[in-house]
Amino acid sequence: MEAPRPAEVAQPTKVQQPEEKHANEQPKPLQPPQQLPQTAPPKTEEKPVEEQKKEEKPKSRFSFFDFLRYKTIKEEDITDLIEEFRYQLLEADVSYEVSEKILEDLKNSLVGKKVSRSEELEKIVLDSLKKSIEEILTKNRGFDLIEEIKQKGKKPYVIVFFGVNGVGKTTTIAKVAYMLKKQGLSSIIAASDTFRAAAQEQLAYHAQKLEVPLVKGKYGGDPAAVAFDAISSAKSRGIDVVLVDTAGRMHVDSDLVEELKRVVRISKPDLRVLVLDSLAGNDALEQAKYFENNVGYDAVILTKVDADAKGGIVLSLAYELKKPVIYLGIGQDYDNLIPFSPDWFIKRIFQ
Ligand SMILES: Nc1nc2c(ncn2[C@@H]2O[C@H](COP(=O)(O)OP(=O)(O)OP(=O)(O)O)[C@@H](O)[C@H]2O)c(=O)[nH]1
Repeated sequence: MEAPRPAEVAQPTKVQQPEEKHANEQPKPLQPPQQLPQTAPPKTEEKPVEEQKKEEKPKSRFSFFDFLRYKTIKEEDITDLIEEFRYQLLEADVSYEVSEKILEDLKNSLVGKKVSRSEELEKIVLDSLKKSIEEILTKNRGFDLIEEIKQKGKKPYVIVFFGVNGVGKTTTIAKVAYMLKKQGLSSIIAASDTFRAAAQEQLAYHAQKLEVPLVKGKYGGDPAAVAFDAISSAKSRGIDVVLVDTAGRMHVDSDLVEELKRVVRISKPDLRVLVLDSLAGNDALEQAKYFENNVGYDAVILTKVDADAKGGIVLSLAYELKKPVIYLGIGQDYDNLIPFSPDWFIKRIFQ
């Protein structure tokens, strides 16, 4: 993986330059870096070219660590640095607990170290961050759905999708149907969202485009009956997978939740997928807790990750849900569904 370029990593905007130093001045304490590793280079103030050239030093990108060189790093030496990282992580929607884990790991990897070159420090910091994130992301690493379906060998393999309104359930089902088709698995969609009139048309559109059969329900009809019919149809036609769409429900709506429980009871799914919108930030965690306590789920698909510049919620979810995040939705096209991969996420943070 490519290490961050100079501009992406903390720059010593306030570090004393040698030529500015006064003879009797004491070494300055660490100044908080203005920017820490992030996806986009920070915007710096425009300065005249001459001035910029004068300020340019062939220094390491972690030269704000200069004062730490040749000495054993103590915890108090890195207080400002840790605080700045904490701020950045929380700003990126990484939950407090996850941020603390990352910072604790970072502290442990720095305190007590004696380094002679700032490049060494830079490497320690980056390695520590990557290792923490990898640990968090791999803890509940998603299983391979295609493998799982093939290995289980049950026909049909039933998947029920649920989540609150507008998270992307219908779009995700279309993406999954597309992915299954590419893998040589047939599917049928159950339009069990009988609550929202347009949901049936939306699914009919996708089903037609993807050439996947669809079992529709009547507006206001029994969603569990639609799922049941789709499963029966799959059995008689030898279809591999049933994808059950359900009405988006606000988790405060107890009637809809009861209805969802019924759909789950009747369709006896092999997999219950909770669809969460990454743009919901920490609210997605609350939704997940609610669905876990009221319906139960086996795996998560996180949508709209393409629109979530921060991405911290992916980390928080992976850490706190204790459930596998199997796919990420990264756009509105059928092929915009990717397996959840720590490498992808780490690259996103550090590139
Ligand atoms: N950018 C982006 N948009 C997405 C993604 N997934 C879904 N969307 C968009 O999100 C909007 C809502 O998606 P739907 O699939 O209708 O959501 P839903 O959960 O079925 O909605 P309800 O049936 O109302 O509960 C649509 O405009 C989708 O195109 C994604 O991964 N990235």
